[in-house]
Amino acid sequence: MSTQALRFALVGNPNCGKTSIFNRLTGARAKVANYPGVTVERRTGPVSGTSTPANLVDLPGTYSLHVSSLDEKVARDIILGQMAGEAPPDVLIAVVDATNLRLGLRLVLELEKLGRPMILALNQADAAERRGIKIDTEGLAEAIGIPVVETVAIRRHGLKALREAIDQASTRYQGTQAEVISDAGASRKESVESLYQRIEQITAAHVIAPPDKITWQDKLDRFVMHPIAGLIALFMVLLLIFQAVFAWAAPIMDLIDGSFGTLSEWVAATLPDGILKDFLADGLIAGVGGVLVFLPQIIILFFFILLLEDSGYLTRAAFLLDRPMRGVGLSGRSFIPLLSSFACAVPGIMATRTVPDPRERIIAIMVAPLMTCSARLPVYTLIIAAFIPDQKVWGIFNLQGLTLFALYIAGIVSAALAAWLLRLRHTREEFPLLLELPAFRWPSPYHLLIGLRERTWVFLRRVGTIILALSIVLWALSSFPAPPADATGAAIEYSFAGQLGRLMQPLFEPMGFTWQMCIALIPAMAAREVAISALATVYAVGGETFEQALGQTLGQSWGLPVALAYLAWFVYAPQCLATIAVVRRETNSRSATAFFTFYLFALAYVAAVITYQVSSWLLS
Ligand SMILES: Nc1nc2c(ncn2[C@@H]2O[C@H](COP(=O)(O)OP(=O)(O)OP(=O)(O)O)[C@@H](O)[C@H]2O)c(=O)[nH]1
Ligand SMILES: [Mg+2]
Repeated sequence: MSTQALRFALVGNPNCGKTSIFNRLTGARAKVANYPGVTVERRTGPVSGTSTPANLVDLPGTYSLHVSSLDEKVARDIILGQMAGEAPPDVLIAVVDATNLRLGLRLVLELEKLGRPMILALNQADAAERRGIKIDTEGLAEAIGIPVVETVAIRRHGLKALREAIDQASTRYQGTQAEVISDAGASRKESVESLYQRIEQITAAHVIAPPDKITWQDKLDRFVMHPIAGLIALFMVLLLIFQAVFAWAAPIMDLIDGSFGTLSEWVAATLPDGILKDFLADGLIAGVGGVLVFLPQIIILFFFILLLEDSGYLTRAAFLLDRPMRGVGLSGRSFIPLLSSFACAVPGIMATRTVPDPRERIIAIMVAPLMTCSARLPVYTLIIAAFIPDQKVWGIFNLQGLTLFALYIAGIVSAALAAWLLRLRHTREEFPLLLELPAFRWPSPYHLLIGLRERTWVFLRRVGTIILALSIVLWALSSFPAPPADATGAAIEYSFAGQLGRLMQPLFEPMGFTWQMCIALIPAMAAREVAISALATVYAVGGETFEQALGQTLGQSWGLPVALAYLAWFVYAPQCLATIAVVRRETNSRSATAFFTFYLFALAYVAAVITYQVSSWLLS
């Protein structure tokens, strides 16, 4: 008899380690981090290393089946089998953080009422042991009537036992058909009181926990969550990150820049003049190399973000910022989605599913792209390096790093203002900030490495696909049609791109943009970084050290006011089709998406005009 693969679903409180287990069992590389609400979407994969085939679903965390936010709704709908197009899970794997058994058991006892087969994984057994918590797993298994396995997902401990439990369940429940459960309220019938009574009974009988004592973590918490010292510390942490992005990356960037320069020179020297040479040197090498140079900066930025994510600090920062954020119509709940938007607005906007207040969620979506995403970093860096002198301020700070920091702050302040304005249109009810503080942990080098590899890969894939393709298209548009024989200007002026740029230019006249800058805005709609290769193409820059050469060309042909206006444009403009698409999907509203696109373009326009006019006036 051939065995059919059953569906197993990982269910549990946020941050208990479901995704860590999922990655171990399936070999996937889904995102793991030390704060609640990392997973917001289901994810499926086949379990490896079991003797019977089994499929595993990783779910967002939830405290209960009576849900309040969208990510929890995803979890509940899948558990009950109410998600359209998805079969109900055959077996639930309830994951419980062993250091917080009481909270976990509440969900387990709710799930028990559903009558689905269940396995209990007591994860973070290592952390429980370190705190001196002892759990009698056999007693627990008997009390709840399901198999219990101790696991340590960060070290593979207990995963063999978990695979065996999956095998046993596969054999045992083979051929039974899981049904859709329509009445999740069934579990509510039992009073909350009797639920808690049962939890107390179980923990009293099977758990020995030493009395709480003050640890280094508590002391650290007192400092980082202090309303004043904590805010100063947070500010310093962020400042340090931007300094590092600028200062540390420079030598490696020069190296990459140099090697592309050499390559391009070699092509220029070896190939005969003609279209192939132009294409390779100006289209391909300049386009791809121009963006690839920024890899070190992106890696450094992500290194710090991953460090913060894995340490447990982010949830503290969310509490710290809860009050100031409420002042503008958001709350600490939106902090992590907004912080994620510094990497990329797309996952940031998806992470707003964890925000329980639907109005706050919409505001967070609307302002998320004002957080400076990593695709803007290359554009900022290039222009800053060309126009801002590389000098020290107050002996320690680098002026270029400070300028970069100021651009990030401009985004944050604008987001606060925009949120505040959007809030005026709504009356609000209060959703208190209920977030579990994860334990502080030393970031695991393993997670850091995996995370960095993943981000590097995403960036390289982007360079190799969309950026490459756009560079080629742009090169073609700016090379054809060829200039007439009696041409006096540069070849590009006669090309399609040149004509298009001139067509757009009057619109951008008030902010001082040249027609070359207008051309660069078009491919940058698909990926902001392409603005760089586009500028290189339209200004026909090539040769030895490409990025430096482009900087010099820009330094000569733009004035400072134009450069600042271009930066201001990039702070606001929704120059990213992927973001617009995800706003459409997450809001499920065409008018909200239209509003989103329009207000950001309008903001970009106004900001660029003001920047240009004011700085021209100041400098004249
Ligand atoms: N010490 C210890 N840490 C663990 C263990 N399993 C997971 N972690 C850590 O716990 C944190 C949360 O892990 P995730 O796998 O993201 O948790 P999750 O349940 O998927 O969280 P959500 O998606 O937010 O619901 C991460 O920092 C992990 O490194 C474990 O067995 N022991
Ligand atoms: Mg997860």
